[in-house]
Amino acid sequence: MPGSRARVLEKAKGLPADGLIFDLEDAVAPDEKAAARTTVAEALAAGGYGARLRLVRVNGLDTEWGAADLDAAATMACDAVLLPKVGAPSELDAAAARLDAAGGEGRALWAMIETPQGVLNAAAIAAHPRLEGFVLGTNDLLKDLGGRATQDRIALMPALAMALLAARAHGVACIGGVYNAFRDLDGLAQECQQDRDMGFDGKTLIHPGQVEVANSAFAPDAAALDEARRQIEAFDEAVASGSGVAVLDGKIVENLHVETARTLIARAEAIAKSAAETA
Ligand SMILES: CC(C)(COP(=O)(O)OP(=O)(O)OC[C@H]1O[C@@H](n2cnc3c(N)ncnc32)[C@H](O)[C@@H]1OP(=O)(O)O)[C@@H](O)C(=O)NCCC(=O)NCCSC(=O)C[C@H](O)C(=O)O
Ligand SMILES: [Mg+2]
Repeated sequence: MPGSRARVLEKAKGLPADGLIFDLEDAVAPDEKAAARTTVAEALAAGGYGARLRLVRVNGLDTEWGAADLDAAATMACDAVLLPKVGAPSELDAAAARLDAAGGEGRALWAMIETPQGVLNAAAIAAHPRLEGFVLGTNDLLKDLGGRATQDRIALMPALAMALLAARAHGVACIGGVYNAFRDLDGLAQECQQDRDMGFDGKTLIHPGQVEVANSAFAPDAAALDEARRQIEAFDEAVASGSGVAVLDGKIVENLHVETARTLIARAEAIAKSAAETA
């Protein structure tokens, strides 16, 4: 959400999104940067965002706005600060030090992975002790790669996979990039499906009209939940009869499949809980 648009920040209180990004960076024009800082701080202080994760995206410390953004974000009522165009863990050290000095001691960080350097250093960035999640910046990535925006996103695939591998290796969240054609819901659905199939935890969105499509793509469907429950049942029965492997619908079920099934059920329960809390 552009941090400069108070109406949009208000609107978000009624959206079934799991997280919100209060943007001070690219969605805000240069002459609105200072005012946006105040608008975001006031909106967060007023509250009303329920259980939604609140991230404030600041400008980079290498810009004229970055230091003031971090100083302001240090005491905002948010859950974490999202740093743009992160290229190396040293940038997280610098941001963390600035936040700590401004009263935001220990504040969690998220990183936009959206430059070739960030992708190549993704594992070291993910390992940073303050880092809790990645957001893929596919527009900036495509720009830096010199690639073309095709529906299969072939130009982006190596970067998406590397960011995801790094996030998984270090146990941090990994959220897919935005879909720019915000009125094209079929295109969005295809891209959400691709992100979901790859393993991303969710999708960043730019317009309220996109939320429902993303929620239905990332929420486990009824058939998958049914299969997960039956896999657990079949495996428990197999273990009770002394076997380490069950067979369900002609496919083997081992303890690793049970782990995946339990994760799926936990995800569905978390979504239901979050939906109840954000309703
Ligand atoms: C794309 C938009 C400029 C469209 O805005 P608008 O013309 O206002 O759209 P609508 O009239 O259809 O809006 C309908 C209602 O929804 C509210 N609204 C609009 N956008 C949002 C939003 N993002 N969050 C919450 N609510 C929103 C409007 O207020 C209308 O409500 P109402 O007032 O009740 O009528 C606009 O959607 C927009 O600016 N989107 C966000 C753009 C953005 O954030 N860009 C930066 C992030 S993407 C990025 O940075 C990429 C990344 O870094 C990379 O490299 O890839
Ligand atoms: Mg970007």
